[in-house]
Amino acid sequence: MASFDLSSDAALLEMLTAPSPKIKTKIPRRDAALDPLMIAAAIASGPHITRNHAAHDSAEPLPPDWSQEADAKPASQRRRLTYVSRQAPRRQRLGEIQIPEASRNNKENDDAPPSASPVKKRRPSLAIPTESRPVPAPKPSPVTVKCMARTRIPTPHGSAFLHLYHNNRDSKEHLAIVVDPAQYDEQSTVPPIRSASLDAVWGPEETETERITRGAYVGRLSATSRVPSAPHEYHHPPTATNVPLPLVRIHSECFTGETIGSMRCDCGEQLDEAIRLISENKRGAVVYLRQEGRGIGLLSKIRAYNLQDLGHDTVTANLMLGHGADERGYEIAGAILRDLGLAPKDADNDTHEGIKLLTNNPDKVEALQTEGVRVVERMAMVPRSWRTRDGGGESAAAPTLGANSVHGPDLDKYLRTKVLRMGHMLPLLLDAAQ
Ligand SMILES: Nc1nc2c(ncn2[C@@H]2O[C@H](COP(=O)(O)OP(=O)(O)OP(=O)(O)O)[C@@H](O)[C@H]2O)c(=O)[nH]1
Repeated sequence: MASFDLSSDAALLEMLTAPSPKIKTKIPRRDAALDPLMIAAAIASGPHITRNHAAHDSAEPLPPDWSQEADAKPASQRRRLTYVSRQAPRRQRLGEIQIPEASRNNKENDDAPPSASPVKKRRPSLAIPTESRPVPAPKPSPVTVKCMARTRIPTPHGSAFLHLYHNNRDSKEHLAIVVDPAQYDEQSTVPPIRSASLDAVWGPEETETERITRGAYVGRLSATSRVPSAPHEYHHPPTATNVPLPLVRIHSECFTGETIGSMRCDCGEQLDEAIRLISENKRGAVVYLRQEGRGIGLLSKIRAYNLQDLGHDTVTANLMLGHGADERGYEIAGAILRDLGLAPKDADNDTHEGIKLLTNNPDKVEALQTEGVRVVERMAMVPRSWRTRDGGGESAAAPTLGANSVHGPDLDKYLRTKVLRMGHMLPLLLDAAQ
């Protein structure tokens, strides 16, 4: 006797009659497109294989010395380099295409003699209709930051205060690591590095315990000491003459270099070195911005690493993915420095003591100056491996993964690209050794 599989029939029936599932609207992702890769691959293989240039070719290849020639001769004598299409003319190509019946009828109508009341044909206006004109983006409101919490963090280089910030520009938790041992000294005359937004009283309901729990206290917190901070400005110019200028580093997040000890970059080492140098200076801060991968995010940075393994450098890899070489901004850093009293509140206030900035990146110096920060001095961040190979300096052994000296061919290539393509102000190892 034939057996029937009733369960599979029921499943089939269910499949055919069940209501179709709701399709959720997808939010477009900013990272997804891999098309620039295709374009880059096409460019790498020659000028004639991209989709839009299938039948084009350069009629006259560039002479090997074209750039010198361009510089040496006056404009009138320079050879013109032409780029000639080998496609057939458009009219001829369109002639090969069958015109559909409907369009042919329209054409016939066009050719018909004018009727008794001719309607004057208007040329389409070239003006952009008002409704589709691009509306200029509204100017973003000035960045404001609020320090939500602060706590003491013992580090291998001494005690620091970690500050967590919220802001009105993005939803990221940017941080400031303040090194200011004078805050434990009640007799100190050095103005403390304190957050004005943290020390403020947040409302009539706020209790002293709540203020202390979020870090608005002075000195060292302990089971027997809990002194709430005063909600007034602590920021004033130093009165003593021997007060060191605050040493500041603006550091961008790097999961690979700081957390898993990647030796493709020196970010972990730089963070450790910055805290060490600031502790040595006895006054300063690291502003830690959540701008992973120079602002392109971790996902794109991971893809960029694969392109780097294919032979491209860190700048080209970003461009191939459709990103800028560096997409970071420093407005939030400026606002955090103002909140900590490390930058003048008023841009014209030139009585502010200013800061020493730890960086090799000229863009950072410029961006901070645009933010009104007084950069009195720049201090270079020389990679530890370069210093040790060069016979100078030492490397602090810190327990953080990857925070000791990093080195290797990937790192050398990365550092050289920063100097040669991003204008970083650092003598190359070869130059330094000479
Ligand atoms: N896209 C991309 N980002 C990288 C790569 N390697 C490191 N980064 C990111 O680069 C940033 C490092 O920046 P910083 O150390 O703040 O500063 P910098 O611009 O290199 O300049 P310095 O102040 O001189 O160190 C971090 O966000 C890293 O995640 C890479 O190969 N590709």
